[in-house]
Amino acid sequence: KEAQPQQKLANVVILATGGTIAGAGASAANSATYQAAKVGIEQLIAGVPELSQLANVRGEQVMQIASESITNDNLLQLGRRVAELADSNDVDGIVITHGTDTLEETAYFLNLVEKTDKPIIVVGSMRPGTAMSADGMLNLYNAVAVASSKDARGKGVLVTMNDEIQSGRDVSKMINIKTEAFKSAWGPLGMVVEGKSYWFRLPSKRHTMDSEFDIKTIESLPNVEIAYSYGNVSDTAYKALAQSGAKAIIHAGTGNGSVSSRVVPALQDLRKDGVQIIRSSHVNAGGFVLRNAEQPDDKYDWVVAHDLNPQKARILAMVALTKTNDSKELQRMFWEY
Ligand SMILES: NC(=O)C[C@H](N)C(=O)O
Repeated sequence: KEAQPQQKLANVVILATGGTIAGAGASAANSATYQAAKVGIEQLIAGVPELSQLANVRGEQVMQIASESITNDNLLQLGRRVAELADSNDVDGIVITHGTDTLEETAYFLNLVEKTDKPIIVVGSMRPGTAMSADGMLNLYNAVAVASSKDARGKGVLVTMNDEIQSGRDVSKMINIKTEAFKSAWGPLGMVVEGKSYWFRLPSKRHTMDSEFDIKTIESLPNVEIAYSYGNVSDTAYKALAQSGAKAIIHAGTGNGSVSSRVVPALQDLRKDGVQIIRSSHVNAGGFVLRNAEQPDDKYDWVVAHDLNPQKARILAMVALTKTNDSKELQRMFWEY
């Protein structure tokens, strides 16, 4: 009798960073009141025995923090570990468990700086594992399923939340109390159902293999800050951020990244002093900032963030500033990534 060819399982490494997916509450009724970043990676893996049917899974605790406290140094540390693993012949895919508050920032950062076509999936949960109807188990199962699938290669860093496969570039946390929290203005790339991925579209912005940025050549990230705009806004925050050493200020503007007349003179002065001014929008479902619409960007030498929300614009600005301080080059990068 001929031996049946054994299907080889993919090798997937789960890098744990904390967040609610590693959270614990006092009672099963605590879906919103709990402590994030409490449960270790071995316990998370043991909680989903079905993972072993998808892949040879091993875990590493890279850090244990709630993601609102993630720093630039944490990003670099995580990014470097991802790159080491991606270079390893016995790793086929990487999953990162992460708090959801800044998950979109980390996913976009990795999307820009990891030179690999191996799947990198960032995943979190909206409820701690101790809660009724906890969503972390299924999200993690889905993340490992996508990380072990050949179809996920070359699609940039991905996020699996609520059965959807989202582009790490586009996705954003839109609401903080529902499990259906992560959305992209341009729609998910696919769905993952019962461990199988179904794809519908591809990202068209530059990422990973096609990116000009490489974590291996980035020693540190420059100081880029965000100032939030609203009616009656003053220029105090902008000036203070510049004074504290910001190399670029992301204007989290109203509407089309519009700038209050109360702030325009300060932003012109800051630009003359060498600070890059990047107009973004804080509108909820996704901004769309165009050059020279609302403000004469050519005249003021400002940059527009196009569809990147302020927190993603901060990530690209930091990475871009490691290469150039030329505003035209920065603008090119904001169109291309
Ligand atoms: N749902 C979550 O993960 C929220 C938590 N504050 C975190 O980002 O770590």
